[in-house]
This record gives sequence, structure tokens and C-alpha cells, in this order.
Amino acid sequence: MKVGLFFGSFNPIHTGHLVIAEYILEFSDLSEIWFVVSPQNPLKSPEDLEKDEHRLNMARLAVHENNKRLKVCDIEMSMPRPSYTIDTLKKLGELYPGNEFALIIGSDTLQTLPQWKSYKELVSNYDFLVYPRECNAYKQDFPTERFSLVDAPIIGISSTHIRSIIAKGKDVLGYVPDDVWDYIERHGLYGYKGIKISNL
Ligand SMILES: Nc1ncnc2c1ncn2[C@@H]1O[C@H](COP(=O)(O)OP(=O)(O)OP(=O)(O)O)[C@@H](O)[C@H]1O
Ligand SMILES: O=C(O)c1ccc[n+]([C@@H]2O[C@H](COP(=O)([O-])O)[C@@H](O)[C@H]2O)c1
Repeated sequence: MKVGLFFGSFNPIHTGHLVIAEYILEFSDLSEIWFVVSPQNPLKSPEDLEKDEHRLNMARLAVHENNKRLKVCDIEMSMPRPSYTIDTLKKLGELYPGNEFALIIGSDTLQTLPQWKSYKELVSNYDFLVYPRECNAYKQDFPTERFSLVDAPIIGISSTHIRSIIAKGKDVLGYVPDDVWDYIERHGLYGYKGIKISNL
């Protein structure tokens, strides 16, 4: 089975992640997509990062009964930190020898990819599905022939924007699934103190 891995902090998971995953499932040869929730991106500061448990729970709520071919993978929770993708891929390869794994990345990630651990090994040994994000993705930027462009729509939603909306007491509209929003409210995540009356 060919599985697409969508690695991320998912702080929080949002509609953009889900739409892209659904789109790729529909228009690629992947059988499933797994959202791999990372405890700590090696290139990002842990500032503003909600607890692993919360980010994992929200990812599970988001994919719950949504589409049986979308799954959440918690493998990095029990691995050394920060979360190096090459190490996770090797571990997944040992655990699921019958699966072929491909990576799903946004075009923004192409710029930082050369800084990733074992970059050359990564781009030589795995397929990458790249979708456009905010900016165009140009095929000449692809480091190897294992990269292919996904003609997915551009969705202008980011976790950073959602966190700032919540902290300002504004409504996140449809940017996160309802169950995820309920979870954020219930646990007071991202500085949530209720939506200001002026917005209602
Ligand atoms: N709106 C979106 N459209 C397409 N891909 C997205 C979108 N938002 C995030 N992604 C991709 O999902 C993966 C994981 O995303 P991540 O958890 O970093 O979300 P994010 O919204 O970029 O978060 P942050 O704003 O905190 O950096 C990354 O590969 C990122 O490029
Ligand atoms: O392996 C690396 O060196 C590496 C460097 C930067 C990012 N990553 C992974 O890329 C994913 C994207 O993270 P994020 O925070 O942008 O959602 C996440 O799983 C990180 O662990 C991995």
C-alpha cells in the first residue's frame, strides 16, 4: 500500500490541512494519508506550541469519521526530540515493511528542505508530493526526479493566523472543524477567553 505522510506540528490542525489531504487522496495513487503529529520541529521554536497531547487529540477529532483513508500517526511522540523526519521514515519502514511511504509537503518547505537532517538521503530515497502554498511551486526547484507537483487549490489558512484570531477573541469561522473548535474552547487553548461580544 502506498501511504502519503503529512508531517506537521498541527498547532492546531485546520481545514487547509484536511482539504489538501482529501484532494491528494482523490487525485493521486495514494491509498491512505497519515497525519504525523510532530512534538518538535527541529527548525521551529517551541514557543506557542500547545502540549503534544492536545495537538494529537485535535488531529484525531479532525479526521474522526471524516474519511477512513485519513489517519493520525503518533509515532514521533515516543521518539527522541526534536523530530527528525528521516528517523521517523526509517522507523515506519521497519514497522510497516509492506508499505511504500511518500512525503506530502507545501511548496514553502522546498526552501528549508536542504537544512533537514540527511537531506540527500531523503530526496533520493522517497517520493515527494508538493502542493502550491501561497507562492507558486516551480518544477525547476525540485532537487530530484522523485518530486511531483500536485495541482491542488491554494488555501490561505495557517495555524499561525488561527492562533492570533483566537488570542484576539475573534471567531475562527470555518477554519477548524467544529469538534476541534469545541476542544479549543473547552481546554482554553491558545489564550482562548471567549469570543468578544462585539464580534457576535
Ligand atoms: N493552508 C494550507 N494549505 C496547504 N498546506 C498547508 C496549509 N497549512 C499548512 N500546510 C502544510 O501542512 C504541513 C504542516 O503544517 P503546519 O502544522 O506547519 O501548519 P501551518 O498552518 O503551516 O502552521 P504554522 O502557521 O504554525 O507554521 C506543512 O507541510 C504545511 O506546508
Ligand atoms: O528532519 C528534519 O531535519 C526536519 C526539519 C524541519 C522540519 N521537519 C519536520 O517537518 C514537519 C513540518 O513541521 P511544521 O512545524 O512546519 O508543521 C515536522 O514534522 C517537522 O518535524 C523535519
